Amino acid sequence: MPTMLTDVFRGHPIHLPHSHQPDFTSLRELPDSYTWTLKDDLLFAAAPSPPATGENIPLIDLNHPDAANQIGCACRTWGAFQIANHGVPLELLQGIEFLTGSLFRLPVQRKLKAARSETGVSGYGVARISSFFNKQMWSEGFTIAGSPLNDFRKLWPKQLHLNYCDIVEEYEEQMQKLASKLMWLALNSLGVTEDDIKWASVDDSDLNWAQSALQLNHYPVCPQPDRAMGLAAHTDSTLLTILYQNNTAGLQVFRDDLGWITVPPIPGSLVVNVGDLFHILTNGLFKSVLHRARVNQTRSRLSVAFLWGPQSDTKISPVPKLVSPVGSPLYRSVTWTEYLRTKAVHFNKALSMIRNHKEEE
Ligand SMILES: O=C(O)CCC(=O)C(=O)O
Ligand SMILES: [Fe+2]
Repeated sequence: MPTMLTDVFRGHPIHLPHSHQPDFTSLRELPDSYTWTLKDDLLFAAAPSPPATGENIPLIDLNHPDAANQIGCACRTWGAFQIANHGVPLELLQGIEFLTGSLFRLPVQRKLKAARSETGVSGYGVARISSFFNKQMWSEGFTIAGSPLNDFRKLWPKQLHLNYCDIVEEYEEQMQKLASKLMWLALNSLGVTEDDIKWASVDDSDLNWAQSALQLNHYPVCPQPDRAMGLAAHTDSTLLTILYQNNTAGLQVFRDDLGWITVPPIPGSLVVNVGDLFHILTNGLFKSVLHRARVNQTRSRLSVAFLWGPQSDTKISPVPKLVSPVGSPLYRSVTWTEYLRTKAVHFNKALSMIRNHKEEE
């Protein structure tokens, strides 16, 4: 039996420094354990963008005839872009935002009833990457992998959990379709077609070759946002991530030449991130974007990340067409499960662990 996404961390329990969330609303000052400095994260103070450049990740209209090329270009230069006219109904985006807000407004004790276990994927807790940092992040999260029914029942004992399960199901279905469409648009821009990738079928409307998880994030109002970190810099381990953010800014993407750039919320649009697996698949042509979330003194922030990748036993390796005839692939092949386990140990060094010719780095 192939490993399911829900089982991927069984052999890799995380021991987080703090077992449960504080009640953020009661904190008037940033405790030392939440105060970040340069030594807690080398990228913490990396230069912000020069204000004059006004550079930002592109906003791409999916109805535009040149959308595929625009997406390809954004994947190569930024590893991220925003999309409009994506076809996901606004009511569904509002529905998932409402669900997320109502989940995080529950009393801490109730949320902890659905706490994520050390070896599990689903449930309430701090970011999994917290174990790699000495300081705590000013956020709480809830991960949905597989059906949320059991967890939702613990959170909302009355009928409400059934409505919320329906919203999640509908949201995931729409996101699956959108993610597959985006992947093929991006690949087509490189001249890669279905003939080049046997495991991903364009026609399979059930998308049985893919799987996903949903990560709900809440960044409460913070008394000293400049010294706090909502979610530390990381790349996603996905093929693609589609992110919905509410109307409060906080997401930042990193460019070597520009530093940290804040991605402005645009009502009704979605942010798309290239993940590490897409970077591997394209032999490094698409950048898996380094990103993080900052926090705000007056407004709380919500985001919903749709984390999308192949089935667990599918081997992902650079498409031969994208490897130079005289070179060799930049990466060896990995399954999503293998990659997640590498990431669970090596975090931001995971890509270099599977890189061929390591001696050349
Ligand atoms: O909240 C955000 O904008 C970023 C969330 C994120 O990067 C993640 O959940 O992986
Ligand atoms: Fe992320």
